[in-house]
Amino acid sequence: MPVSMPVPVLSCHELTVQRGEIPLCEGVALELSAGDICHLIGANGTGKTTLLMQLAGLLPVLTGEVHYQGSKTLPIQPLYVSHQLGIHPSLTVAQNLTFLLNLYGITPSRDEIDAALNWVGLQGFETISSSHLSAGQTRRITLARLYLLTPKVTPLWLLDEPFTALDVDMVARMEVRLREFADMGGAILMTSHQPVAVANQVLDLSGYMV
Ligand SMILES: Nc1ncnc2c1ncn2[C@@H]1O[C@H](COP(=O)(O)OP(=O)(O)OP(=O)(O)O)[C@@H](O)[C@H]1O
Repeated sequence: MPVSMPVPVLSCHELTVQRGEIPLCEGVALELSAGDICHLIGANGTGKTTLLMQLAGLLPVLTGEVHYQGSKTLPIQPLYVSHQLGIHPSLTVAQNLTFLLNLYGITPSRDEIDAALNWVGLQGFETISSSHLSAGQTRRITLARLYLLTPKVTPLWLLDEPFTALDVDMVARMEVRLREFADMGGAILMTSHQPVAVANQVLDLSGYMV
């Protein structure tokens, strides 16, 4: 009996990266399987954020095909971490993290919140207003959810410059977590203007510019 190949988590064919009327890149091809971490690169303005937003379902795909686990519609909820962090300044650190996890159907326990905040170095900040945090600390709240999200909840992570404003130690911890998630069966497409040591694929959008 032939051995069936596993279905990719994400595959794109002949995709046009497009915002409104203007095509930015054409003919983009990408295939991500469980275990893959793809580093999306290209000069400023090439269309990296636009592509991530299209794949997250926030901008339309007008030309080309996108399949998520073999299906044309979104049977899975990708995690999209954008430049806009989605942190509400009037909520505490723990409340913001709880809200971000609720979006994925997770109601975290107190212990889980503590563990996730500990992972990003925000232990002791649970009841602090998020408006009192630095840029890097604020970004750490939004990244703390990665500690609790498994491929079973969301098998595809779309991360837009997740390392921005993070110190060297936190970037190293993040890279360990990205590899753990991929090894558990997840797939990741991420932008970064720095090298990503744990990536096993690179997609350079510059080669597809119109
Ligand atoms: N909100 C917007 N409305 C209309 N056009 C936009 C908007 N944001 C970006 N663009 C246009 O879309 C193009 C692609 O932008 P995008 O943010 O996807 O690039 P990028 O590769 O992620 O850039 P960077 O490396 O600077 O983050 C830009 O050249 C810009 O002209």
